[in-house]
Amino acid sequence: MSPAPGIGFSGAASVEGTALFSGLTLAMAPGRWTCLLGASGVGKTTVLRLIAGLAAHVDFEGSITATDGQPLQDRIAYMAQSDLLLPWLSLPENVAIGARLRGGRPDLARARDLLARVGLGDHLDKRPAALSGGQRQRVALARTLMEDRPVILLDEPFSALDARTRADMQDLAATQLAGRTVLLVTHDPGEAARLGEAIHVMAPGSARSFDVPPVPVPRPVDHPDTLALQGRLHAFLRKGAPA
Ligand SMILES: Nc1ncnc2c1ncn2[C@@H]1O[C@H](COP(=O)(O)OP(=O)(O)OP(=O)(O)O)[C@@H](O)[C@H]1O
Repeated sequence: MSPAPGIGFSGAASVEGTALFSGLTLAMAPGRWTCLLGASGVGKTTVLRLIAGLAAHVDFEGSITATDGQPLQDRIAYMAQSDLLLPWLSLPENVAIGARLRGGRPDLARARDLLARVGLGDHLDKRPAALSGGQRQRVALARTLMEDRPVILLDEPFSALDARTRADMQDLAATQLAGRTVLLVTHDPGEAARLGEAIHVMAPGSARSFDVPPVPVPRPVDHPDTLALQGRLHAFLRKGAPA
């Protein structure tokens, strides 16, 4: 894998003539986890999709650049909010779908190993329809990890998981994605406090950054610094981010 670049994002976006955000500037440091929070509908997914090059419906004026000056295309793995599993494929085939779509040979042994790591080793012969929502989300996480890219975009990847599985999957993702540039969209202040090496709360005209404690990620759920940051984020989100 090539070294993970940082990403600079700056600009304004509108959809069907309606302004979404303007003057938004975000810097994602290379090899670090950046968390993006903000009210529903403020445009977090749109930012992810713009970086991934998947926002044909958005009018965007601005720049999205990698710090190494190279194109971002082909260096990104994107996990969308919906799992996008193909119902006619087995779980390993779904996890390895990227190689198949590129005309390559799927590494099904690695796909099975990743499925075991996300706790689905006993479900390998099932089709997606036979899984719960949280299990499907873990298949999508395994598919994202399978891609082995330097830049990872995660849109609420743990939202369907129970508290214990969520903490386990956060730990797994932090280990598996060490050294990658990760942009994580989440509604969960506790998740951002555990995983964020930079944390931004997005509002229509701005992004407010929060200082993070010097505790390595994933921070323990019950570490006093994690809890204090979670509390600060929660209070800020409840008050409402200023425009
Ligand atoms: N394909 C589309 N066509 C038209 N409008 C869209 C489209 N996708 C998103 N929007 C609009 O863009 C705005 C921002 O959507 P986006 O999904 O980026 O928000 P978000 O902050 O990620 O929200 P949430 O937290 O609820 O996922 C919303 O008002 C939404 O209705």
